[in-house]
Amino acid sequence: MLIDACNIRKVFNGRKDKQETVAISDLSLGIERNEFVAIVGPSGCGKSTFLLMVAGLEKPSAGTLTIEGLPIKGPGVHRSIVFQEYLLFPWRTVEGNIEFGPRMRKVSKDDCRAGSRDLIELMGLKGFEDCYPHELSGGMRQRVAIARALANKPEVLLMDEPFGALDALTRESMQLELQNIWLKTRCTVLFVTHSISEAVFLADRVVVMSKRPGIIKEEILIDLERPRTREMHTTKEFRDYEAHLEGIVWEEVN
Ligand SMILES: Nc1ncnc2c1ncn2[C@@H]1O[C@H](COP(=O)(O)OP(=O)(O)OP(=O)(O)O)[C@@H](O)[C@H]1O
Repeated sequence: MLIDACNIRKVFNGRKDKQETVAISDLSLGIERNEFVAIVGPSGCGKSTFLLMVAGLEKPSAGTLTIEGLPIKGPGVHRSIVFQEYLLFPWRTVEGNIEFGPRMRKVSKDDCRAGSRDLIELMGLKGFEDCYPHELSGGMRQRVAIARALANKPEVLLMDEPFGALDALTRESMQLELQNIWLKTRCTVLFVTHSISEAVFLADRVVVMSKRPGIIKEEILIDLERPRTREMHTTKEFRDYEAHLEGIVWEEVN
C-alpha cells in the first residue's frame, strides 16, 4: 500500500461564535502504487480536505495517514497537486512556470530546460513556451499547471477537480491527454471530481464518499480495458458503471 489512511477524522474550528465543522468523521482508504483512484461525493463531503491532507497541507484531527509507511507530516516534492484554478505564476512564461519547481530544487539550468521541453512536447504546448498565462486559453493554462506538477516527477499526482472550469469538449480532450500521460508515467493519481462519467473514464477505482461528515460509502473497481476511448462512453458496461455510481451519489444528496 502506497498511501494508507486509517480512521481519519478532520474537524475545522469555527471562528469565535461559529461552531466547529466535522468535515470527515471516520475515513479509511488504501491506495496502491500506480493506481488511478477517483473520489466522488456530494458537495462539502470532505473530498478536497482529504486531498489536502494527502498533500500534507492539512493535518488530520485524528487517525493515521501514511505514505510508504511513514506519516505525512507536510508537503513533499514527490506529491504534486493540481487545483481547479490554474494557480500559475502570472509573471512567468509557460517555460518559467514549468521550470519553477526543479529550479527551486536546484536542478541544473540545462536539466530544467530539457525537462520542460519534454513536458511542453507531451502536453501539446509547443510554440507557446514564451507565452504568459493571460495569453493562453483555460485548457492550455490547465495543461501548463499539469506540466508544472509533472516537472517535479511526482510519485503521487493529486488533482482536485482539475477540469471543472473547462468547456465540455476541452474537458474530454484533457481526460484523454491525462490518460495518455498516466499510461506513460504510471504515477499514482488521486483525482477528485464531480463528474461520474469522468471518474469512470479515468479511474481504476472510484471511491464514493457519503455526505458530510464524510466516510467512504462504496468503492467500485472499473474493469474497462485501456486505453479508454471516447466511444466507450456509449457502451453498456460504461453506462452500467455510471448508473450504479449515480444511484449511490444521488442517495447521499437526497
Ligand atoms: N479551512 C476550512 N475552515 C473551515 N471549514 C472548512 C475549511 N475547509 C473546508 N471546510 C469545511 O469542511 C467541509 C468539507 O469541505 P471540502 O472542501 O473538503 O468538501 P468537498 O467535498 O471538496 O466539496 P466540493 O465538492 O463542494 O468542492 C465543508 O463543510 C467546508 O465548509
